[in-house]
Amino acid sequence: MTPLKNIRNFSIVAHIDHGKSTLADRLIQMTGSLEEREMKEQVLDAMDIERERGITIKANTVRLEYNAADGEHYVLNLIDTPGHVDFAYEVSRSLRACEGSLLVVDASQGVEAQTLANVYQALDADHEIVVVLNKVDLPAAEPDRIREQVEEVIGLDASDAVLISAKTGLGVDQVLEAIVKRLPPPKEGDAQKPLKAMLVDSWYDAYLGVIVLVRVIDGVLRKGQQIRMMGTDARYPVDRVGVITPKMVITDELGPGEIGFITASIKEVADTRVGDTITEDKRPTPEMLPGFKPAQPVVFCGLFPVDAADFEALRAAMGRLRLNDASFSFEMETSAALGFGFRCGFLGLLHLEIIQERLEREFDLDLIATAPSVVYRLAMTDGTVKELHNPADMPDVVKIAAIEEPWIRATIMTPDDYLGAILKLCQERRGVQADLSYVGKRAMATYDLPLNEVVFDFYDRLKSISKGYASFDYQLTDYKEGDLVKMSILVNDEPVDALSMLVHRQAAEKRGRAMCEKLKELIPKHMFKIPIQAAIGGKVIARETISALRKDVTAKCYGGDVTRKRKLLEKQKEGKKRMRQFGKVEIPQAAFIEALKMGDG
Ligand SMILES: Nc1nc2c(ncn2[C@@H]2O[C@H](COP(=O)(O)OP(=O)(O)OP(=O)(O)O)[C@@H](O)[C@H]2O)c(=O)[nH]1
Repeated sequence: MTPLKNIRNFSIVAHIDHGKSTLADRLIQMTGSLEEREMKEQVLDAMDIERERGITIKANTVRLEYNAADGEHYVLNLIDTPGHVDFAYEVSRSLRACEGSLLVVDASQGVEAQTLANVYQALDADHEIVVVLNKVDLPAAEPDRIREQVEEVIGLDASDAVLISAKTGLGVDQVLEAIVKRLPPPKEGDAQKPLKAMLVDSWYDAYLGVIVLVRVIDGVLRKGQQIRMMGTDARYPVDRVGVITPKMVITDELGPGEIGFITASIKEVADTRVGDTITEDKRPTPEMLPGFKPAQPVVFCGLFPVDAADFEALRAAMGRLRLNDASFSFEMETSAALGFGFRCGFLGLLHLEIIQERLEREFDLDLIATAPSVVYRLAMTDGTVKELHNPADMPDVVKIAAIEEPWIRATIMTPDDYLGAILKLCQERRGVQADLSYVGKRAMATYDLPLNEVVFDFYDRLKSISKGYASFDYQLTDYKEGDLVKMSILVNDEPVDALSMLVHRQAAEKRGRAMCEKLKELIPKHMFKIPIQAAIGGKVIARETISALRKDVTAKCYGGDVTRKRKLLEKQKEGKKRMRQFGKVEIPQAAFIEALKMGDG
């Protein structure tokens, strides 16, 4: 067991692309030679490429062995935090497993929206912070200016910031010294007390099952112990205890202050909750760690296979993804327009995009996603409160007293040139400005926005308006009552459930009109006239008509050329596969996809 004073547990916080992974790799590389000499324990069976990849994706958490300039030997545990805003809750949990952070800022870019969001979380977790200015090898690097910026904007003392190039390795040795000298060891920890450990992370491994990353606070974790997860009240015998170096190495035990992994025949990641307290079943700790709550999905959408025959494959693929991501949820849904599919819940928009992309790329599925919807709270006239995940399930309006929607606080940083257009975008999306200031040459706008307005391509629009230079971060704040209505789309007088959505009353007409216009372009002509309408309740607010097709496609073949006629019919049939029969109307898949990408610009 390593004495507390020789342990440092830390994480790296940074804006995306500022060099977090490159620095982590350097730290592993620079301390690696030592690890091979000193680690006598048994390394788990040879890993195949997939497993190695799985580990680097999920657990950039690693134990480094370091001989410092003061002659002492230290164990440094680097805990990875998910880099994305959607995973803010998980970030805050993993930060609580350590005492300090390296704040990495790109010396050519400066402070960005996620730099701020992440460093505030680290400060919330009472972290000591070492400022690291990276990429000083770049000609555009301005470490002095960025140092001042960090002091001004974040209020951290950056006079002793470490200047490095994670790419060339320059200055990285100073980072190791700073970790040992400037970050504190774990505060508490008593090996004699009952076991108290925090569940930091978990992931599924095809060979070992669920692997749980833990931070021991008190007591000792050993193989063979019967442990209890206090949040879920589940009990498991511990099969293996070990550390990640980044190979998985079996050890005898984990003592106070240490970070490592256990396996315990846990079947699903869903059985483990990040932030839960792990204790010994026969001698439990009286104190559970504070603030345990499972991450709640905030954005929902329907995912449907383009080819109905892929339904089972989609179910299996989602099951596989869920093994490793308990925050992603799905249940079966049927839509008159899209057939069988799933209603899925996500932590945020990017989480949705990641999952959709993985399903399409890794599992080779073609999917249609319905309009993303946030979770609305419906105050019913009978006094009950209902959650609404799918606009198609909206109860009769006369039974609803009020609709509440979630709001976010967004921080946007942008070069001055794009500020005007960005403010206009926020304004159009019902944003309320909370603050506007400058960080060097960059403007920082803080807005309160309804999440409902952000799920419709806000991020894409922000990126395109600012040519990719704006950065964005948000957190959920609270629910507020909104003047919201359900807008239905009717094609040939039949409502198309997959296209219905909740919108703000004032935006309804504009959205409805845009949607009808788009569908008019996208739905091919039929033998009859097709009205397309947007309606609120029984009231039509927008309307377009697709005129009737006059000629039969085969008419021009004059009955003579049989092969040509057959070819045409075959072509038509092929086209049909990508259509959905809707009443008497066939709607092509592309129409759904395009209509749902409802830009208003
Ligand atoms: N010139 C230079 N490039 C660097 C340096 N450190 C990182 N980079 C480059 O910057 C890019 C982003 O680095 P990453 O380490 O992937 O950044 P990250 O913060 O981990 O980004 P995500 O993993 O996407 O969150 C890569 O192309 C790196 O090669 C550096 O010191 N100098």
